[in-house]
Amino acid sequence: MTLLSVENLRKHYSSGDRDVAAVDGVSFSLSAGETLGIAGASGSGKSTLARLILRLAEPEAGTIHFEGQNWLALQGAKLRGNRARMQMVFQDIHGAFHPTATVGSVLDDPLRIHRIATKKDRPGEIARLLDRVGLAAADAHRPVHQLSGGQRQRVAIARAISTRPSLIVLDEAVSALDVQVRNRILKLLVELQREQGISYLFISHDLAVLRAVSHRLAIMDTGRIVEYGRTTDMIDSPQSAAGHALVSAVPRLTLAGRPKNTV
Ligand SMILES: Nc1ncnc2c1ncn2[C@@H]1O[C@H](COP(=O)(O)OP(=O)(O)OP(=O)(O)O)[C@@H](O)[C@H]1O
Repeated sequence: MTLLSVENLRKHYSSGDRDVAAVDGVSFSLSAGETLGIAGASGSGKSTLARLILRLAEPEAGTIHFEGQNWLALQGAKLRGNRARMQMVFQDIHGAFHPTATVGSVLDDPLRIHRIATKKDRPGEIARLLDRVGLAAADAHRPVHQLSGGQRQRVAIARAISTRPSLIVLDEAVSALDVQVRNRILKLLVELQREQGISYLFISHDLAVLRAVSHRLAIMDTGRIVEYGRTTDMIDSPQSAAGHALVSAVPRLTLAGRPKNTV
């Protein structure tokens, strides 16, 4: 079943006399329970594409259908209500959470705003979410800024799954983590996908990460998708110059012997 379908999406930015086609006619689809990796060099348009799909920026042209709805036509309360179905996890920058926020408050907000649990039930639901992402119920009282980078990404994942979304957009979600922590987070994401059938749009410049989690892969170059297909096929035999450059940037040993979805 197609969950997300993007057709001919375009977004230009102008600054001074410079006009950048950040996303330049992008089309793809994503099935329920599937992970589509989006790879590409810096500036190729990956984050802009994520922002368009999340409705954090508006495209000049193109269509997005999500869960059978004309996603770009949703406005106001209808859009806010539907946002629960599409969540995000971004790179851990220290500003991602309010400086004084506790783990509990970060998780309480979406449960309250999207009316997932009553006031009485929310502490129990927060404890359940923390347990699911490998944190302790007592961590609810800790300020987020006291956590390690890996723990903060676990909180971000708990927040993302709290509204029971069908799609999570991850933009460089594990890029700031060291390899061992990164692999544990990827394992958690794969487990959650198997349990809950969530689809992921997984943006990364790192093909080793995408090989571990993506069923299919799209490679972006100057705002366009220049390759699109099964992850293993594309990594084994890239067809585009951008694909070749990404594959040759990853040491062979990093890729060898790590089958898909088994991190
Ligand atoms: N708000 C903006 N104003 C002007 N130009 C922008 C803006 N956002 C992005 N761009 C430009 O659009 C292009 C695509 O940027 P984008 O951040 O989407 O690429 P990216 O592939 O995510 O890069 P990175 O991996 O470095 O994050 C770049 O040339 C960038 O300079």
